[in-house]
Amino acid sequence: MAKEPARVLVTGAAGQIGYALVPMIARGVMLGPDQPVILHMLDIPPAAEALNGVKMELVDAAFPLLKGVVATTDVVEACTGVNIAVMVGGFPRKEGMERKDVMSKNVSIYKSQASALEKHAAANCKVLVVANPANTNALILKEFAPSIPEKNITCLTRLDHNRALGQISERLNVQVSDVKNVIIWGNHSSTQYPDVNHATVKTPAGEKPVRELVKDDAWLNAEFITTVQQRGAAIIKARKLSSALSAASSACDHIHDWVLGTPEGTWVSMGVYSDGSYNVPAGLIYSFPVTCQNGEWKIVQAFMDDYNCFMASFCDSGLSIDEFSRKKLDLTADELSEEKALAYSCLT
Ligand SMILES: NC(=O)C1=CN([C@@H]2O[C@H](COP(=O)(O)OP(=O)(O)OC[C@H]3O[C@@H](n4cnc5c(N)ncnc54)[C@H](O)[C@@H]3O)[C@@H](O)[C@H]2O)C=CC1
Ligand SMILES: O=C([O-])CC(=O)C(=O)O
Repeated sequence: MAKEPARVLVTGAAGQIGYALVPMIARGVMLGPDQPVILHMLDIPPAAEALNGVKMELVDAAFPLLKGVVATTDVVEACTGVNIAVMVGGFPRKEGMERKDVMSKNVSIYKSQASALEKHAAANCKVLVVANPANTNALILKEFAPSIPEKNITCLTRLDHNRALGQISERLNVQVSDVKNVIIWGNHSSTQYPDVNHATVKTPAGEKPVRELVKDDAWLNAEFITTVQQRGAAIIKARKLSSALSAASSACDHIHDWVLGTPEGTWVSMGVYSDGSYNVPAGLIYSFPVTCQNGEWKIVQAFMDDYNCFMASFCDSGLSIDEFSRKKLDLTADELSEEKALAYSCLT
C-alpha cells in the first residue's frame, strides 16, 4: 500500500540552500524513493515572489513523489502538521564575518519559530537546524519548544563529516564510499574537531585504519584538520556565496540516516543534545558520532573489539580519546558554552 505523504518544512526556502534542497526532497533523496512528500516552504515577505517562483518550478518539474506544496510567509501555516522541519532560514554569514556576528539576529528568529513548531507541528516532528550558528540556533529552538523531546532537535554537522570523508578519499585516491567513521566533534565552526582516529577505508585486504594508509600523521594532525575546519570559508572565498549544494545534500543525508538508519558498522556525525557523554558538558548541542535505528539516534559509546574496549576502560568512556583529541573536544565545547552565554544575553 502507498505510504501517506510526509510533510517536510524547509524554512528559508527561497534562499540558495533551499533552492538546492527542495528538488532533492521532492525526488526522494531525503526520505526514500517510496515516500511521497508534501513540501512546506517558508520565507519572509520580501522573498515571497521568489518563493512563489520556486513553487512554480516544483510544479514544472512534475516530481512523481511530490503530492503538494505549501509556499507561505506565515510561520503558523508553514509549521502546521509537519513531520520533518529543516530550518535553513536565517541570516547567513558573509565573507569576513564570524558566526558570532550573526547571533542576535538568529536568536530572535529561532525563538519565534520554536514556538510555532511546538504548537503546530506533528507529534514527534524531527528538527534539523542548518542555519548558522547551527548548534546554538538548535539550542535556542530547544529552549523555546520545551514540549518537543530534546532528542528530536538536532543540527547539521554532516556537511563537515562529508567534507572529512572527501579529503581522505582525495588524499588516498580511493572512492569516498569506501571511507567511513570519521567523526566531527563539537561546533559547526572553525573549532570543530575532525577526528580520523577510528576511521577506516575498505580495501581488497579488508578494512584498514585511515592513519595506517595515509602514513602521514603530521598531515592528519594539522592540514587535514584545518582544511575541514576552514572549508566553509574557502567555499565563500571561491563562490562569494556559502556552500549550498553540498549543504543541501548533507541535510538530506542527515535526515535520511536518522529516519531510515545508518548501515551496520557505520556511524555519522550529528549535532545532538549532550547528555555528558565523553565529558562534554550536558546541555550543549554538540556534534557526536551517532548510529541511528528505528528513527532514533544514539551516541556511539564503545568500540566492539576487545583491544579498544580495553583501551576505552582507561579513558573517559566510549571510543578511546587520546590527549591531543581531548584538548580539541574541550576547546570546541568551550566555544559552544560561550556561544550559549552570548545567545542568552541576546534574549534579554
Ligand atoms: N550547518 C551547515 O553545515 C551550513 C549552514 N549554512 C547556513 O545556512 C543558512 C542558509 O544559507 P543560504 O541558503 O546560503 O542563505 P540565503 O541567504 O541564500 O537564504 C536564507 C533564506 O532565509 C530567509 N530567511 C531569513 N529570515 C527568515 C525567517 N525568519 N524565516 C524564514 N526564512 C527566513 C531569507 O529570506 C533567505 O531566502 C545560513 O545561516 C548559512 O550560514 C550554510 C552552509 C552549511
Ligand atoms: O560558513 C558558512 O557560513 C557556511 C557554512 O556553514 C559552511 O559552509 O560550512
